This record gives sequence, structure tokens and C-alpha cells, in this order.
Amino acid sequence: MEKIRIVLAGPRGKMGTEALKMIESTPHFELAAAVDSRNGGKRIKDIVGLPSFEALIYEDLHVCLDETVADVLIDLTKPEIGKKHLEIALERNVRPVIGTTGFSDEDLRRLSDLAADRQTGAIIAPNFAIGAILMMKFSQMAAKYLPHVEIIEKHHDQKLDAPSGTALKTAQLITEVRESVKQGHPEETEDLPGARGAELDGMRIHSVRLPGLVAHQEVIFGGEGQTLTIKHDSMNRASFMPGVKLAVERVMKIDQLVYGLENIIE
Ligand SMILES: NC(=O)C1=CN([C@@H]2O[C@H](COP(=O)(O)OP(=O)(O)OC[C@H]3O[C@@H](n4cnc5c(N)ncnc54)[C@H](O)[C@@H]3O)[C@@H](O)[C@H]2O)C=CC1
Ligand SMILES: O=C(O)C1=N[C@H](C(=O)O)C[C@H](O)C1
Repeated sequence: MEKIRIVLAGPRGKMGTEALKMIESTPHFELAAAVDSRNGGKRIKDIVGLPSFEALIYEDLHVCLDETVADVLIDLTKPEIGKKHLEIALERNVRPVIGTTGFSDEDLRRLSDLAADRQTGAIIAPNFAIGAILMMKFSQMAAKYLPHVEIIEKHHDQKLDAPSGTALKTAQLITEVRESVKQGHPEETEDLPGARGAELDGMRIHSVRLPGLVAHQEVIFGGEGQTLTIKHDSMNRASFMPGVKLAVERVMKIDQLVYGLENIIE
């Protein structure tokens, strides 16, 4: 089998270091280069303790792709950078697998058109953990019958964005099937601003940030005399890697943009 040549953006990060281990242990993957905000000109083996990686580090994705033969870009940096990198990769027919968040509906439309024009596969995955994908799918099933729903997402306190991409994706999947309802008391007040969380189509989303957490979400449904809680916990970043690996393999076989791994797992 021919190896899939990967450029990894964000190799020093919490996700990036796990992704390096995953690439190293996958015989048909090869690290072609890396993109980092520092360390340009060095080699990956010089900045992380993985001596097998000779791949060069670039500080600019344009230059990296000018000088590197690559099939796939994995981006695990931060929201605005991931979006920019996705576009640069597509313009060069390198297939992006993006783990960062912050894509508006308008971004998704524009980038889908770009992927279709270039006939180049692209995957944006708000969450790579297979359990989290199932949590979202089960939540969508439940929302059809129990439309009163609140989402509580909990993350480590180094997370930049709120609410999480996973919470937004969950809410979006729920709005596809749920009848719009006004939740809570019609006359409820918020005596401390933010107490009821963010609001999306009547649903409430609450974001918790604490040291000690990794990535966790509860979707709580309420009905007459009953509640249903669907809960997922990522205990470490290794939990995301089977999904990253699957996305890299699948992006090689598609010629359009896919938003969410639920669209590629059977
Ligand atoms: N889709 C998913 O399943 C998951 C997505 N994430 C997302 O992945 C991203 C990374 O998460 P963590 O590893 O926890 O963050 P982190 O802060 O540990 O790592 C981010 C890395 O990106 C690098 N970086 C920043 N700007 C850059 C630039 N311009 N070019 C290249 N590299 C740059 C930083 O140096 C850092 O090493 C976040 O956006 C996070 O929300 C995190 C976990 C799971
Ligand atoms: O920043 C994180 O850590 C995570 N980000 C993604 C999100 O915003 O949903 C995925 C996962 O929750 C971890």
C-alpha cells in the first residue's frame, strides 16, 4: 500500500503530540513535514522526543506546501488558523483534516464550494472521538421525542473557544429534528447575566472550564416526570486518535467537504 504523506500543523500541542504518536504507529502513514508557529528550519525529532521523525518544520503553510509533496494536512492548531490552513490546503489540492472549531454556516458553504470546485476531499471534525459521535447521534434521536434539552460541556481551562465545537455541532444536529420550543418558564429572569447559559434555538448551552478536565459533555433531556442524560467523557487525547486516523484514510477517498465524522462512520 502506498503511504499517505501527511503535513501536521500544531505538532507541539496536546493533540499534535498524540497525532505524532499515531502517525508513527501507522505503517501506511508518513510525516512529510510539520507547521509550527516556532521552530522553523528544525526537524520534528529535535523538538519532540521521537527520533524517527526527520520531517522539517515550517512556520508558513504556503512555503511548506511549495516544498513538500503531501496528500493530507492535519490541522490541530487553533480556530482561526485551522480555517486559514484549510483554505490554503484545498487551493493546492492537499486534503485537509481539520480538528479546530469556529466555522460559521457561511464558512462551511464557501469551503464546500471550494472543495467541490477543486474536487478535493476535506473533513472538518468538531470531535474525533467515536464515543462523542455516538453521543451526538443518540442526542439527535432523543430530541425528536424529548424537545426540552440543555447541553453541558466541560473542558480543561486552556481551551480558547466557548461553547465547544462539539456542543455547537450537537445543537445543530438536534435542530434538524426537534420542534422549536421555548424552554423554561415564560417569565423567567436572569438575575446574574449568563446564569441560564447561551441560547440556540431555545436550547441552553453551558460551558464549564476547569483544570483536571479533558473533554466531556452531557446532553440532558426533560419530559413529564422523566429526564434522560446522554454523556460522553474523553479521559485523554488518545481517545481522539482512532477518529483522526479514520479521517485521514477517508479523506483520500472523497472529493467534497464533510462536516462531522458522523457522516463517514456507518
Ligand atoms: N476535533 C477534536 O476532536 C479535537 C479538537 N481539538 C482542537 O484542536 C486544537 C488544538 O488543541 P490542543 O492540542 O489542546 O491545543 P494546544 O494549545 O495544546 O496546541 C495548539 C498548538 O498549535 C500551535 N499553533 C498555534 N498557532 C499556530 C500556527 N499559526 N501555526 C502552527 N501551529 C500553531 C501551538 O504552538 C500549539 O502547539 C484546538 O483548537 C482544540 O479545540 C482538541 C481536541 C479534540
Ligand atoms: O479544545 C478541546 O480540548 C476540544 N475541542 C473540541 C471541541 O471544541 O468540541 C473537541 C473536544 O471537545 C476537545
